[in-house]
Amino acid sequence: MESTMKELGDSASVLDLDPKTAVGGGVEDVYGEDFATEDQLITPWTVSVASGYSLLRDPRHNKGLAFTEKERDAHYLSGLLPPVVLSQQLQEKKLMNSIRQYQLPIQKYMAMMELEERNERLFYKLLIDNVEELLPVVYTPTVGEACQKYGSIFRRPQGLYISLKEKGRVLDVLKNWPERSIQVIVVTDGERILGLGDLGCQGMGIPVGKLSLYTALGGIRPSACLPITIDVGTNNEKLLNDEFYIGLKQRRATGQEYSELLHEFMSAVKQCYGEKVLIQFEDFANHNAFELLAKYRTSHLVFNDDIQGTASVVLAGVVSALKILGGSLADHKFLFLGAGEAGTGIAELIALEMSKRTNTPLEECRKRIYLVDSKGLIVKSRLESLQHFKQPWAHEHESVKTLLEAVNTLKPTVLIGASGMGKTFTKEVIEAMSSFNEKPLIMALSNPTSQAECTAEEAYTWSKGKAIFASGSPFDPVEYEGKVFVPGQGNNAYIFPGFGLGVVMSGAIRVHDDMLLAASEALAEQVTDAEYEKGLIYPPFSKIRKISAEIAAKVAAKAYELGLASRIPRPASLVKYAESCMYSPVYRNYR
Ligand SMILES: O=C([O-])CC(=O)C(=O)O
Ligand SMILES: [Mg+2]
Repeated sequence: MESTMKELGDSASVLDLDPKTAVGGGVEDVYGEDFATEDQLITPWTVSVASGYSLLRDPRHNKGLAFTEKERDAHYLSGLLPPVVLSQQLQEKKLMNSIRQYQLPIQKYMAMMELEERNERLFYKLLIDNVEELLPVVYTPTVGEACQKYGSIFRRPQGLYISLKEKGRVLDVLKNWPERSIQVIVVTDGERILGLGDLGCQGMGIPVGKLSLYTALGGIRPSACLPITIDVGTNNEKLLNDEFYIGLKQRRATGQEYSELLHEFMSAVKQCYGEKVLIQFEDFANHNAFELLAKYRTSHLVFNDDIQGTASVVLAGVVSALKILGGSLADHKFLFLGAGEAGTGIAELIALEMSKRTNTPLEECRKRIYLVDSKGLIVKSRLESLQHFKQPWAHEHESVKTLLEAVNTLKPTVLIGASGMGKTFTKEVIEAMSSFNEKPLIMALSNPTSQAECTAEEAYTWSKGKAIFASGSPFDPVEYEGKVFVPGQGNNAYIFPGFGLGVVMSGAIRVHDDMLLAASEALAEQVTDAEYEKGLIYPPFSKIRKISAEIAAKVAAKAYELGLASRIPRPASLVKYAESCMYSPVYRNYR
């Protein structure tokens, strides 16, 4: 009896131990190995030095023809490579030449993915040095096509798949990932991939693409990034009937089954990687996105890119456009097409900024902002039937059925498209906007290009060159009546990499809305007078590493101010600190 009591006592004290404090020595017991009893299973990791053939096959360390003579001798590479030694610059030039030969964007995408699998540093060197050219290849819009075809172009796993089959053992699945010090996770359930809809498990292209931008644009180490796709099935009939579909062939789980898997995932992430891993939700459908963010924002370090990242980048564009449009934020009237994650997220952040700037209650500021959804203008009389995230936008107004009617009755100065539906800013809509505005601000944010509310050419032509235009997917400059117009790209890629860097480098434990406002402000400040002269409201992506450092510094400063930062002491210069934290793709020398 006594011995049973003693055993119970002992095991209770073992369970009380904080798994993060190492049992015998200072190093975090991330995998709970020190804890394992005979019934608890552990992963038998080994670490070894790569050399010879295996070194060439290890994308993190492979340098291809750039291995020096000395390195070739020391690492058993002699004879495994042809005699020539190339510099990284020359390798870059060679690869850019070969990528430019491909006609189709998807071929360029595949060439880039192959490079990443072969030589990670060279992949990032290309992406960083040629960001304006390669962003549309590894990211929007091509990544959308890649997701649609992911089943047939899938080669090697680039992230973790957590499906309903893994329910009850998600923690074990996380432990299969080879890296331990994860700082950023991007996770999707594939239900609303860009404006393309439900692509199920093939949504994996999105977390992979977003995280390559975290590294290239925000300087987070590749080994600290983890792409995850949660597979709860798909309602996409085409995929369900596709023999090459890579995901679970069943309809989407919903309700309790869904939320239990998500909850197990959220808890496992914390258990595996601690409090300070940033979890970015990406391309979830509206009904889950708002709920997940609300549920986990007080217990986890979470950020929804489609709600919060998009909001921050669009607010930056609007604030920066004020320099061209004139007036203050509160002098403008906003009309949205689309009242989902992006639409309501942007509307709320604009209202919040307006409220702070004018010291006016938030509810008052919301009245300057109107939203149209598939059923028409969101008005009080529809309140009962509205989803909760639309309700704050139900203003007193007679019912209005179409966007064109709403434009004509409300006479907004700013028109924002976040509907996921292409071709919805028609000629009549743009002409109406241009009839009562000197310079209408028109943002066609839906992605990819096929889903844009209008093209750059349409915006400039139909407005007779009056529009200030930005879009979510990139468009080439447009010549109209002898003048060249350069459209801006209001894509969340401006914000999330720098935002994430700021969060990670300050050791922030929660995301606060004021940090989003800080990111917006930092981005808007980066537009130069020369760029305004050209009608630009965003700085060029070629400056993105500097922009990300500025954003990171402002976000971190806000985290310190709010008492949310855990990296103590606060670095004296946050910009310098951000720059010093950023991953560089230059090859390292091997001993
Ligand atoms: O991925 C992009 O280009 C922007 C984004 O988050 C979306 O459209 O869902
Ligand atoms: Mg997205």
